[in-house]
Amino acid sequence: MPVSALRVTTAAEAAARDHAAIAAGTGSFDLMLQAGTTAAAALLRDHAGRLAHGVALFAGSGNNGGDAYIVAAQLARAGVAVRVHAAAPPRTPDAIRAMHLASPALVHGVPTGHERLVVDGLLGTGHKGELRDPVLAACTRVALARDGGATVIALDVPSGLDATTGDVAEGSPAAHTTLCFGTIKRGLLVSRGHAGRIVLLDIGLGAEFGGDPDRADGAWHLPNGQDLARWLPPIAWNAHKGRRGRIAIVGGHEGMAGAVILAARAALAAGAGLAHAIVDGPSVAAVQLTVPQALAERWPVRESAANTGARDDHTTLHRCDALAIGPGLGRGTRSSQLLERVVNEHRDRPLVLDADALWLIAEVANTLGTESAALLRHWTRHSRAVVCTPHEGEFARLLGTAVPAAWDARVDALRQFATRGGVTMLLKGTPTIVATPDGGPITVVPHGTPLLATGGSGDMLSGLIVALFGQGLAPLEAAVCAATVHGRAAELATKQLGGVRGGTLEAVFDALPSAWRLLEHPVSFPPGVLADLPSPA
Ligand SMILES: NC(=O)C1=CN([C@@H]2O[C@H](COP(=O)(O)OP(=O)(O)OC[C@H]3O[C@@H](n4cnc5c(N)ncnc54)[C@H](O)[C@@H]3O)[C@@H](O)[C@H]2O)[C@@H](O)CC1
Ligand SMILES: Nc1ncnc2c1ncn2[C@@H]1O[C@H](COP(=O)(O)OP(=O)(O)O)[C@@H](O)[C@H]1O
Ligand SMILES: [K+]
Repeated sequence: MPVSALRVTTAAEAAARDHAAIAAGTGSFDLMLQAGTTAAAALLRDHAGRLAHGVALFAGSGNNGGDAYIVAAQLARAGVAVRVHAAAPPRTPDAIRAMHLASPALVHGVPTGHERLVVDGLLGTGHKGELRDPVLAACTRVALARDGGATVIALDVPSGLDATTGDVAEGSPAAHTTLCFGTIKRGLLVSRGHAGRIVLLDIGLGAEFGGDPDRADGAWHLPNGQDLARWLPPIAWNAHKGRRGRIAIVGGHEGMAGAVILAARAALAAGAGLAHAIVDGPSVAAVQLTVPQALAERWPVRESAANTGARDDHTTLHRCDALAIGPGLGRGTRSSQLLERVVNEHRDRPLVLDADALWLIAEVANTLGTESAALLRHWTRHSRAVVCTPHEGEFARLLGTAVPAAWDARVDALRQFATRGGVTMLLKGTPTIVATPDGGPITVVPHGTPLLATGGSGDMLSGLIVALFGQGLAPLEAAVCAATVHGRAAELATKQLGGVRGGTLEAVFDALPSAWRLLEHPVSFPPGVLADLPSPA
């Protein structure tokens, strides 16, 4: 478990953490001072050009407004022309104090509407329900400024975005960047499109989750760059193909060779030394033509062999360090028999179950009158190294019911399924979440862009996971590193393309080398910055 993971909190957890610090002797105003000062430093560092034209700050009546006044004071001290619009007078003691601190600096009057940088300090974690005037009117002004070309910076959360659920109230202005204080709020990761780039700033409470076992239930961890770099096995200068992981991908029913082709390409691009593609007979030629580096062979079970009970040695699979089954596997009897054989005869191999394999598991469980988790537990009882990678539709089928929309319930369902099935569960989505069979906290992977919302991108993810599995990573580590590099590659490709439309999965493959470098050599952040997640748009 990534003990040094970054905190991801609900609004209540963030408040509890602040209160704990205050109870332990940190002044609440000191926290606000630290938040506003670090935010101002980030603005001066990242937006000097825009600040030269002045800045408009929008302040609410609560402590989020207090943060805005501190930012105003610090920017004015740095020589920036600061104009503040107070949607309502400050009401909390800290916000009133911050306003008094800032008032000597507020000589430039109210926003003109022409500033190129706008700071949204209207509402933070205290937001509830629908937006009401006068805050709603101020939000509209922020949104108008954005439409007019201004860069919008949200303090802590975009005003009107629920820090816990990610629900976005009508009229909430989207941010280009959210400067988030102390902990990343869960809602930002759920509504990343609204939050933009997310920069986590240190307000003196430390970065890490650091054992808090009482709060492990349902808590979200965001692995930091150092964790990921540590998990990734280096490829030795004198490595040979046998030492870089030998993996097999089983799938590719006639007409669906593409799924295995994409998975095999991804596995090779994740550093696998040898990739076997075990596909239906008619798919062999397609694999050989498109991925000549992979070793293609036909499914070991043929209808006649299955019917007579003839055994095949599966010699290839026995030699592999990790297996993935499911991409393009198909849903017929042959596919089902092949799945059962692979699962039963290779219990000691790390295994990725994806796509049609998940569909078939639900089908077999239905036929047997049992639950999918119970079947998985039975199938995998001698080996805990199994990762299942459902998307929402596949997970619903495994559960036998719709996946809950609310994140707390969704996380509970995933954790329960993982513990009952004895498997690591990676639920794809925005964000992707991973639960382990030991019932530990949820690991969240927030990376990615809609460039991944296209057929084949899940197959690519399976290939990345199985390759890392084959290189000796534990299930959680393999799943999280793979999902991170997948999402990071999409972010880099989207940036390079200047948008999503026009790009294909090929662009994501092309960006994989740069994405691996980001994982291998995590950038060090400027002082006061704990994390920096690029905008998904
Ligand atoms: N000591 C602390 O707890 C710290 C808090 N900080 C800041 O404080 C923020 C939380 O401050 P508060 O708890 O004062 O809350 P906020 O400042 O987020 O908002 C509270 C105010 O907004 C109003 N409001 C709530 N929902 C509304 C809606 N839908 N429409 C219109 N008005 C609405 C409330 O009536 C109240 O006046 C954090 O997000 C962060 O920015 C930081 O300064 C760091 C330290
Ligand atoms: N809008 C999005 N933003 C970020 N990631 C996304 C988005 N849409 C899809 N993804 C990612 O793309 C992958 C899609 O997987 P999946 O639906 O199984 O694809 P397929 O079955 O077509 O191969 C998952 O990793 C998912 O998290
Ligand atoms: K805000």
